[in-house]
Amino acid sequence: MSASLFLETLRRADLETYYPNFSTAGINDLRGLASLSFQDYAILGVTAIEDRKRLFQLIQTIKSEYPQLNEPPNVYGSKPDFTFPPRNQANPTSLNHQEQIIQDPSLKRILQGQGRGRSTIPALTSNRSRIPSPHISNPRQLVQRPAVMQQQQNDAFEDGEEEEIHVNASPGRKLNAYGVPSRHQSRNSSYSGPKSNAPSNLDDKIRVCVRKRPLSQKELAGSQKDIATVVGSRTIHINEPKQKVDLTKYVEQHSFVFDDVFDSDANNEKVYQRTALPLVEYIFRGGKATCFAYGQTGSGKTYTMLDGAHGLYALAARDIFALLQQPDLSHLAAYIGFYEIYQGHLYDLLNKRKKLFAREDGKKNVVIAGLQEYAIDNVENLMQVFDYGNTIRSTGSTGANEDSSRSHAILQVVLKHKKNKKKFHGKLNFIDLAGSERGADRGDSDQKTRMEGAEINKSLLALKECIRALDQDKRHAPFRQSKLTQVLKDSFVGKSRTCMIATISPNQSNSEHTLNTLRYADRVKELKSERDRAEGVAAGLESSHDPSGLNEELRIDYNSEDLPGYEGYDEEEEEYGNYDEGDDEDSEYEIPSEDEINGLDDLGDIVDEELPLDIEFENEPDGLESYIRKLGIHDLENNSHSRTASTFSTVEVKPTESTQSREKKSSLRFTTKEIDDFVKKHRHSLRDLSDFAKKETKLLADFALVFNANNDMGGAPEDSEKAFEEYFEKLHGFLGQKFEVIQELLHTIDQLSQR
Ligand SMILES: Nc1ncnc2c1ncn2[C@@H]1O[C@H](COP(=O)(O)OP(=O)(O)OP(=O)(O)O)[C@@H](O)[C@H]1O
Repeated sequence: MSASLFLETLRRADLETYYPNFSTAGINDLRGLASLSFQDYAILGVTAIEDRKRLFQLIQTIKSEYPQLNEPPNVYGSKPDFTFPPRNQANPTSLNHQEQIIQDPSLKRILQGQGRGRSTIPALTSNRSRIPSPHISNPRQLVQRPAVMQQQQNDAFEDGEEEEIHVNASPGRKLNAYGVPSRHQSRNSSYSGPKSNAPSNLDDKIRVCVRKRPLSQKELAGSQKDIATVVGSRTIHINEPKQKVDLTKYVEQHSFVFDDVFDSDANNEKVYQRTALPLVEYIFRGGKATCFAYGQTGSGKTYTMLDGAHGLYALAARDIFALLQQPDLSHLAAYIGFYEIYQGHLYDLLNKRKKLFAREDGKKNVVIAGLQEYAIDNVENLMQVFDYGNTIRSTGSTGANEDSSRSHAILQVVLKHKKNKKKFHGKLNFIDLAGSERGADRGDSDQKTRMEGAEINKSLLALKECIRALDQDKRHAPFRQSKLTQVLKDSFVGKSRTCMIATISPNQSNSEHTLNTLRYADRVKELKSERDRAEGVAAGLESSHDPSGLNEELRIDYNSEDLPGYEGYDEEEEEYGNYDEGDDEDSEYEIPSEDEINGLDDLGDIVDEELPLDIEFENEPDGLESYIRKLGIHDLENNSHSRTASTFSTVEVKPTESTQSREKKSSLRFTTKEIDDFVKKHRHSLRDLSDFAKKETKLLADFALVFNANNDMGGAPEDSEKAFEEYFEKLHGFLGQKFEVIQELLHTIDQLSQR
């Protein structure tokens, strides 16, 4: 890896100031970075908490992009088997590599540039396998991290000068969304997904859309700039103002492509047509659907979902009631419930905030026990009921929004048979999520506000993981991680559709939030086709699990089954009931056992079974002793010469030779009892070590979740640090105990060896 590319990687992680220190310490490539431990940070002069965090994140990203870097260098000390050509150049090496791995002829054609000009417009039917595009790899993430960062004039922003942003959308881009050279060339080249200018499929199981709100009066008065540019119907660029260490200002442009992007002039009706309307139609076909808004506090979630007159819920209600008038649907009626999830508990907003409980009925429908439901057949009544509920909803003032929603509000519309109210037909949930926020936005908040924020972020992370699991056809999804996902479970599995609307604020001071939101949205729906292919490409590179825990793939698997600290953590697994695809062939998604993760899977059996010393003598009562007796050795207690347990099985048996027997006897160092004791001791040690490894695995998973949740939601670095310190201390304890076990065993070996 060239020094300039290494510097570029550091620069994109805002760590370029440390380049001289790294260089001096001989760290000048990714392997060097990947080998750093926390203790090294200070030695390299990385002491500022933000920089430590950035370095940590960079290292984790490198490790997950290049798992082979976790392995020690080979004996010949060769360099990693990848190289990065200079920016702005095609990468023939990677292409060739892909060609070897990718068998799909159409994909190959596209990679070779032969696919251009093909129609890429998907049919407007449910179609999960996307038609490859000649231009874009991930249609929602064109160049999520900038293709180029163009230095700008100083004070360009303050002076209100027009910035000139030169975007180099070279297909040979080498850095991924986090500034790390991407392992998956395929992510950056073209092979999957519809073109960004082709309309998205309204029948997709999961749709992710973005809505940009206009600058507010306050932002305009404060001369804030609009940094979000919508291009076409599916692409959005975020021009992030940045500043180098030498105080020069520049702009980083991030581009994303989603199923739909709505500009600030789009009204709710337009948004509705491409988000909630398909869901309305779907529930009349007997499905369950969820429409939710996700975004930074103050970005327009409530305005979009639950605005009194024009929120999507009201527009949907209008159509639902109209459809119910139709003769062939007149046997159905709509029942409305409105409740909130606040701090992990459910409260009925239409019944004096009565506490509610979520249960599952025999058909795996989630039932909110005790929820007051109203049979409503016109929009006016619905709005009255809704307004009443909304006044009861938990709101609070955060540093970022004076009237911030501190709870998730769920408006539930259930279609039931008029004659048998127990018979469900379809269900549609509108969710106004509590605003995601960073710790910094909470200002000098009290304990309650901080706890609310932590709970909100935790549930938002769980929501993302569930949807991702759903999109990736995983058999297990971590529904139990939060009340929100428990409640929404039946709307995610089986015959279900989900539409997420990521709302963003366009002003420059919110750029970090906006990018967080868009990255969250982007990761909610990693296209299945891309993932499959990426896995195919990676198959030749990856062979081991990454127990570092911050690898995203692993994180999901941990969450799926074994994440500690959540209600019902060790209860039954959540399984999708009605999967139409991949249900039987989910072995690739099997959750690795903790022992596998720790590389102890091969030891597991040995721990619980007899060691093979006496296998040959299973019919003999005394095992080894009997064998030795066969050798004609009787005085087992007093032998004193060199012999090891492992050589017993190779001894040539000549029972009649008494002289030889005596020689063997005299060469024995250990008594049967000693050997037996040692074997037992070793077995116990393995058991102890295995137990510690399990505890460590849980500890790591627990920390990884908190850390990732905090990072993803832009939480306070202090929270991460506190969690890290706790993790650190516990790990220290476990390692100490493991060390004692190993030491004890070594001590016994030493004693025995001195015979
Ligand atoms: N698309 C839009 N067009 C016009 N005004 C908007 C739009 N989106 C939001 N706003 C205005 O921006 C302000 C904040 O919006 P809103 O309350 O919906 O944010 P929020 O994301 O729900 O915040 P919180 O999470 O704190 O509840 C409101 O005054 C709202 O009227």
